[in-house]
Amino acid sequence: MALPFASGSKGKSHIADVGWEWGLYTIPLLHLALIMNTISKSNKNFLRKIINISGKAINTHKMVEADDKILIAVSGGKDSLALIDILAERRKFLPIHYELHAIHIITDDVPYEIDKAYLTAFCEERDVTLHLITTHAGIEEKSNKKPCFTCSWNRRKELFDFALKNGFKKIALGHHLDDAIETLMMNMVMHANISSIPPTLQMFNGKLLLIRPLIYATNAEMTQYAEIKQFTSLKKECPYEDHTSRNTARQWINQFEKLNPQARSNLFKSMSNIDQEYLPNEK
Ligand SMILES: Nc1ncnc2c1ncn2[C@@H]1O[C@H](COP(=O)(O)OP(=O)(O)OP(=O)(O)O)[C@@H](O)[C@H]1O
Repeated sequence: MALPFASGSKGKSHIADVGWEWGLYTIPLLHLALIMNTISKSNKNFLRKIINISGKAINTHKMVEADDKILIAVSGGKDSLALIDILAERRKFLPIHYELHAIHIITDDVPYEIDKAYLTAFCEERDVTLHLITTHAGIEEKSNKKPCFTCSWNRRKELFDFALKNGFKKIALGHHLDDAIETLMMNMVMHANISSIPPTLQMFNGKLLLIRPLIYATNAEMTQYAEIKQFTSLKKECPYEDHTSRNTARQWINQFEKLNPQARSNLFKSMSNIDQEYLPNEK
């Protein structure tokens, strides 16, 4: 389930890592070749492609700058594990330094837990400081609300509180392109509203910036990335989670793709190509 953040203002201008990396490509490529000597050439090319796709999102939207302290929100699913991996991988070849922390929020009234030992080792290997935070969402107490809503609302509150209390100005989320276009379709159909999850979003009067470095990568690409890197997905199906409308949106998109193989990327690009004149504009 994608977090239902509303669309809004984009991040303000930063001194990003744009441009630095191009001149230094020989070093990262050699480095990647060394650490990935058990992976086939085509898979290595694929991993590099995904790192570049993330780099494009990071640079285009000025997500990362020197001396940043970034908090990566980790569910334990393939996307947030890949997000840790990609941000740590890029840090090895960029001439700027940034601190990486990961946070996993455990909700004690939801009946599942991830493998903490795996996540701890995963973060340690990548020089990422892990914070495990336990919270109580109050699902039973707030029985008039849907459990999924209560849980994700509480998780977001914990996430933002932790970031603000501990001096983080940026939170990285593992949403990808499919999350964005599914959210677009769901918001249109369910809420009569054209909005989605933007690459960056300022919150609390600019005190926090949400960043989504995987926003240009598809779900299929992230699945392949996690498979090649042999990540163990720690995320189990939550008994409260209702995927009905998201699954329906996903099925439509699959159908659209049969009509036009570019459907996925066209839906994403359409959000930046709005013809106001050809819209009703009725209030
Ligand atoms: N328990 C959690 N603790 C911290 N961050 C979380 C948690 N659950 C979700 N997130 C953040 O919210 C994003 C979207 O959540 P969602 O549940 O849709 O993820 P997912 O697609 O199922 O799993 P993942 O994105 O990790 O593969 C995640 O990518 C992660 O950044």
